[in-house]
Amino acid sequence: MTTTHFDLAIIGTGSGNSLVTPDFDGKRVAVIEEGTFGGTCLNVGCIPTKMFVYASDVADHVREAARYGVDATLDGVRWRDIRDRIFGRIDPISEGGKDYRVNGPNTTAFLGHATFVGPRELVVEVDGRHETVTADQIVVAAGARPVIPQLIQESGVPFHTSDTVMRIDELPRSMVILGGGFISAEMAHVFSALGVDVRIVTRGPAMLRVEDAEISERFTQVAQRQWEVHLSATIEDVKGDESGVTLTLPDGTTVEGETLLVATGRRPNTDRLGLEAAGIATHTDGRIVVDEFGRTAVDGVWALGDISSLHQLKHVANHEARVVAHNLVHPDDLRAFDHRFVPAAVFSHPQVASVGLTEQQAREAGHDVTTKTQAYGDVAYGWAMEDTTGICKLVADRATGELLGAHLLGPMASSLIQPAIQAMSFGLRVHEMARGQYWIHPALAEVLENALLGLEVPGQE
Ligand SMILES: Cc1cc2nc3c(=O)[nH]c(=O)nc-3n(C[C@H](O)[C@H](O)[C@H](O)COP(=O)(O)OP(=O)(O)OC[C@H]3O[C@@H](n4cnc5c(N)ncnc54)[C@H](O)[C@@H]3O)c2cc1C
Ligand SMILES: NC(=O)c1ccc[n+]([C@@H]2O[C@H](COP(=O)([O-])OP(=O)(O)OC[C@H]3O[C@@H](n4cnc5c(N)ncnc54)[C@H](O)[C@@H]3O)[C@@H](O)[C@H]2O)c1
Repeated sequence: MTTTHFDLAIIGTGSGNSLVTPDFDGKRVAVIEEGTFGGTCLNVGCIPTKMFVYASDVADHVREAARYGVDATLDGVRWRDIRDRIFGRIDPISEGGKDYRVNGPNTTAFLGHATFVGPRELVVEVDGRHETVTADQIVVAAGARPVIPQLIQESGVPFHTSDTVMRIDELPRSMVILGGGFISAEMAHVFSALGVDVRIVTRGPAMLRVEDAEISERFTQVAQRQWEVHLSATIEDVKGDESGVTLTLPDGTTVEGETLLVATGRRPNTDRLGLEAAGIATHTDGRIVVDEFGRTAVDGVWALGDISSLHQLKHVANHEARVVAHNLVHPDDLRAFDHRFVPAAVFSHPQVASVGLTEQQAREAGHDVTTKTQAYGDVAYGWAMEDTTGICKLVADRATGELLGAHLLGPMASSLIQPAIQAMSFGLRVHEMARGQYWIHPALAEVLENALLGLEVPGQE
């Protein structure tokens, strides 16, 4: 077993890959990756899902065209062409990234599984060989993986996760999706718009339960109109083979599908890293414990992204990587993570986007809460779209005029929310945001402007 010492060793090439900044020019950096180079977002997460979502949006536009007096029919969906176009762009980027780390300057790539054997000592298994890597500093950016409920695992039924379902060869006629969170909502849209009969089974009483209750409730109602949705559903039994899967619920209801997609959350990969050998502590949910600078309890060992963060989101992993990249080379001038206003968007049908506190959280935090829910259908562009379900809900502090939360459901919610994120991040009060700038008329952003104007806060009596 060879031992090589590095200035920096990075486990995971998702956001971890961006830690090799010019500060490390001329230094020795080990980049360790056991899976597909580039991590979750590029290969099996944000990027491919949104490319599929776009194709599905196009299919839905064709289906809905007649509402606007434009007659069109969807002649067909070429699944393999869509799939191959998407991965035809993504796979070469991943390969190129790997090649750069294998053959490029400064870095030594270890394409295998890393395990801690001491505080700053790793063993990496590459093709059956074991190599020891020691480093002055180690960053754990090893991400998360899908959780598979025990019943499903023990049943032996075939199933997909988001890691595999986007690469299937043929669209199934029907798909059962287990779970009612982000992945379920996005995949239900992707596959149903492309012609698959979608059935959702989730144990919660609503879908997207992390959202504000009004948004979660409305999303669930819209979901129930487009997909078969089983709420508050535990699974009593699961049977099946390659031709199909049947889930039995406690009341005897059976839910069948040609394919089963499991989307019941993702857990940090900490259980496979030998963290005990290094003395690195974890939370009860498996995340590595880090301070606001990204430091673990072990000197010189840092963590970022899904392995340690409360937010399993790429923009958060990227932010944390930028902070840790700075801190690695500025020990006397450490920067802290900024998790004050973390936004998220669900690219489903409809889209959902949120930032800040839900109404309930704001009340629990003791704010004198004022809220305004503005319908998309009550602003000019919403009329043009004949929108009947979209809403923008704002939560503010009545006394101070502080915007506490913004929650949108409807077309382009993921982009419309950005001015609210900006206002909250830079401390703009509601009336400054509403009347301190022009809002383009009659753009869809007027839904946000009108929601702001509807809040009872100082400055806009
Ligand atoms: C289907 C899906 C859609 C998503 N869509 C969005 C979205 O639209 N927007 C958004 O913000 N977020 C989205 N996310 C979440 C986002 O992808 C993650 O938050 C982000 O990619 C996490 O980055 P990371 O660098 O922490 O981990 P990862 O990108 O997962 O990187 C970790 C890497 O570490 C490697 N690794 C793990 N253990 C070891 C080991 N012991 N040795 C060597 N290598 C190891 C893994 O192979 C992996 O490549 C989505 C996730 C999924 C699953
Ligand atoms: N657009 C985005 O930003 C995006 C998209 C996809 C994923 N992600 C990230 O990935 C994470 C994981 O996504 P996810 O959808 O797997 O998790 P999730 O936490 O969003 O949702 C999990 C869902 O599964 C349900 N569930 C859990 N165990 C169950 C069981 N045994 N039977 C039935 N239902 C069960 C939960 O009630 C919940 O509805 C997300 O939380 C998010 O952070 C982000």
